[in-house]
Amino acid sequence: MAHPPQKSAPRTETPGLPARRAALRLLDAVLRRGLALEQALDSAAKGLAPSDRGLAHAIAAETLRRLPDLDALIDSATQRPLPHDAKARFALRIALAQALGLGTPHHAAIATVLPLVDGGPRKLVHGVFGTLMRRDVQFPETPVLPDSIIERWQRHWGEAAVDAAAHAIAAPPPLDLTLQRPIDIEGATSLTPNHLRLAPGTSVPELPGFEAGDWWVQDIAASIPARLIGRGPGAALDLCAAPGGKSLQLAAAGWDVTSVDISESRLARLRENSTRTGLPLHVVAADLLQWQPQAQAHAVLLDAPCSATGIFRRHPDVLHRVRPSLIKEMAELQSRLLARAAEWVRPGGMLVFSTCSLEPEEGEAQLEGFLARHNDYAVDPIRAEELPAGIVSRGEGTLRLLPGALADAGGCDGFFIARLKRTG
Ligand SMILES: C[S@@+](CC[C@H](N)C(=O)[O-])C[C@H]1O[C@@H](n2cnc3c(N)ncnc32)[C@H](O)[C@@H]1O
Repeated sequence: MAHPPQKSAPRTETPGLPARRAALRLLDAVLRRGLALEQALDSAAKGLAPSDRGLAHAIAAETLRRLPDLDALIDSATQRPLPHDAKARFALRIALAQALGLGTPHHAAIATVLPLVDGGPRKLVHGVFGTLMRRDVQFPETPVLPDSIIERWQRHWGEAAVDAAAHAIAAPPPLDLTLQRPIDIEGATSLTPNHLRLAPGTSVPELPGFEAGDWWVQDIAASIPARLIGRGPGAALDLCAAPGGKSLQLAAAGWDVTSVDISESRLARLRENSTRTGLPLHVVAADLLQWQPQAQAHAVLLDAPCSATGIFRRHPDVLHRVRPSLIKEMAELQSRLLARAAEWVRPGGMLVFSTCSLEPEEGEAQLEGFLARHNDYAVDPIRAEELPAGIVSRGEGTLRLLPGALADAGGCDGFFIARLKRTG
């Protein structure tokens, strides 16, 4: 008698596997395609529950923070080095980042990555992981930075800055809030007026004053450019404004703010922030290389797009994907944006230029080029009393925030900031 065709039993997926698959896609996007982690997240984690999306992001971020350490461990346990783009290396990086960095039990860390190499070198991955766990390996206390970063930052800023950068990625950064109104939050410290600092990992929506819009999240370094503009009234242009921390500061300081940005999705967050805080902004979605304001403004802030290497603590992908070609491309865009912004400042008014970059091409060299082309502008030196205690401007009155700044208080992002006055 003929048997009816057998239906194969549905394959049950290893629990936790979707998050690891998404982590693998994220790492591939950053390391092979040069995308930013946040930019790759929606597509890599498509269809995942929010908790799995969060886990995929945490695994990928931990892997990127510790990549040279992970690779050194893997290489110490293989006879022939695995190619850098081999799937087995990616699977091992993900398993080890979880076991050593995120506290995932060893059996779960390996069980959830083996299916990533199905039909491939499962035995090798299992063997290398097992060898390392038997050796009871740990991450070094201070992470090792990628060679290209060590070379570049040592050349520009010296050894102390490189050491400070390595220390800075060992632990998650604190949470900084910029205050619209005074508020007490338990456990918070204040490093400058209208600022509170909370422990890393603090849950933002659960903090008092969130719904009421009493504050917004903003690293203390990122709050300095708008602080330098001082109080209104008057017209202020915030160029490259989204998601809007600096626009909110300017509106809170009494300026009539026009916020311009090219990104609709980032402007949606700016609008939400404006609604939540009740701080009014005129919002314009436009490419600043095309757009023109109707009138010149007293204050113009250009927080220009950049390589973002100054925010490596929160976005460790920049340590691996920012190459000299990207820095050059960003520096060229900044020059074009600065040239346009310069036209929109009233004589006697001010232009603040900032980038969250640790590359001099996007800071010191940018300013030097601008001043050589604009003899109607001069640096308006930043004064000590305008800055949080412990931060000092440089001789010529600009600000260069390197890794190591405010280290005893939990550190801050890397930035370049210059305030210019239009003299003619
Ligand atoms: C460093 S972020 C700005 C952060 C913002 N100032 C804040 O404090 O929240 C740079 C911004 O430049 C915007 N941008 C890049 N190219 C632009 C262009 N050609 N015109 C307008 N905005 C642009 C990006 O969309 C991004 O939001």
